[in-house]
Amino acid sequence: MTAVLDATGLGKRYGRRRWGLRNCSFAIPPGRVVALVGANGAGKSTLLRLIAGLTRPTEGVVRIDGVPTHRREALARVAYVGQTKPLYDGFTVAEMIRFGAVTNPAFDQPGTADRLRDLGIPLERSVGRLSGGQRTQVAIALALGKRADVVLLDEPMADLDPLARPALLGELMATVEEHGCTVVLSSHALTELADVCDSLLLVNDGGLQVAGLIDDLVTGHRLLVGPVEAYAGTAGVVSARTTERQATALVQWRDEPVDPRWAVHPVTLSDVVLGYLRSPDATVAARPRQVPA
Ligand SMILES: Nc1ncnc2c1ncn2[C@@H]1O[C@H](COP(=O)(O)OP(=O)(O)OP(=O)(O)O)[C@@H](O)[C@H]1O
Repeated sequence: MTAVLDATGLGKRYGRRRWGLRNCSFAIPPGRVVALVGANGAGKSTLLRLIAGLTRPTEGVVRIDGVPTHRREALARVAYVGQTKPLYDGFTVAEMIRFGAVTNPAFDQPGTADRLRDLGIPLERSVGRLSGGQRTQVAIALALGKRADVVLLDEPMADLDPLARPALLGELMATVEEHGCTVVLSSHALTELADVCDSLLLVNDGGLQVAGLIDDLVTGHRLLVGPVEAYAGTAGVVSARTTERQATALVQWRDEPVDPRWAVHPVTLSDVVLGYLRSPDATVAARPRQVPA
């Protein structure tokens, strides 16, 4: 497996003692759409900013095609849209597109203009007079227009309306298919992520807890529901919730017989993410096809 994006022992400390992210290692091949999930303050934006080369690692390294991202030559290969959109309020949308073309050698100027026209965004309007969602659309169109190998989007759907969200996800899929880039997308919208992402990075309290292909993670876990007495001795439990009489447990599934009192249910991406978030010390046992570096 050749990775377009890989990290080894990556960490970022803020000030003298607070680690935003630590011990982060993974390898992601080209053409993947990666869901980056985690609780508020877990370290998602820190990881994206490290990949974008906007902040230097305190320890370890993250590379695009083998080039550390804090090096200048990596800059053209990565596009980043943060939670604060990097736009100039005094420019019109058309001027922002021209600016993108002047500052990025491979920029797709006509394609970006067409995309924004299709979204109904007036190219002659100044950026400062766009709505929050329209600003997001412009920032994302500029990032995709850069034709970078790695596209990083930090909570891109947060201020998009219910029609714009699936449209954006469709656009991302089309871009990946056409250009083979890798997209890393942070979001709390787990159901929407499950529709488009094939890989998962889950950060929990500043550490990378889960990295893997979503299909493998979903087929590799089950929800067991049964009486609390069945819970004792159950193998592979990631996390469990119990009421007085009933237990619900997310387990790593090994296709082995379980106590017949359990009802066994398939899981969704949300079940897996919530199960690991509830249990920060749990690790994934088997990651057959996408192994962290
Ligand atoms: N510039 C900074 N200076 C000091 N601490 C910071 C800075 N940026 C982030 N942190 C801290 O690092 C940790 C990770 O923050 P980060 O923004 O990466 O989390 P996040 O997962 O993106 O959160 P959210 O989902 O709320 O956006 C938090 O504890 C945060 O307070």
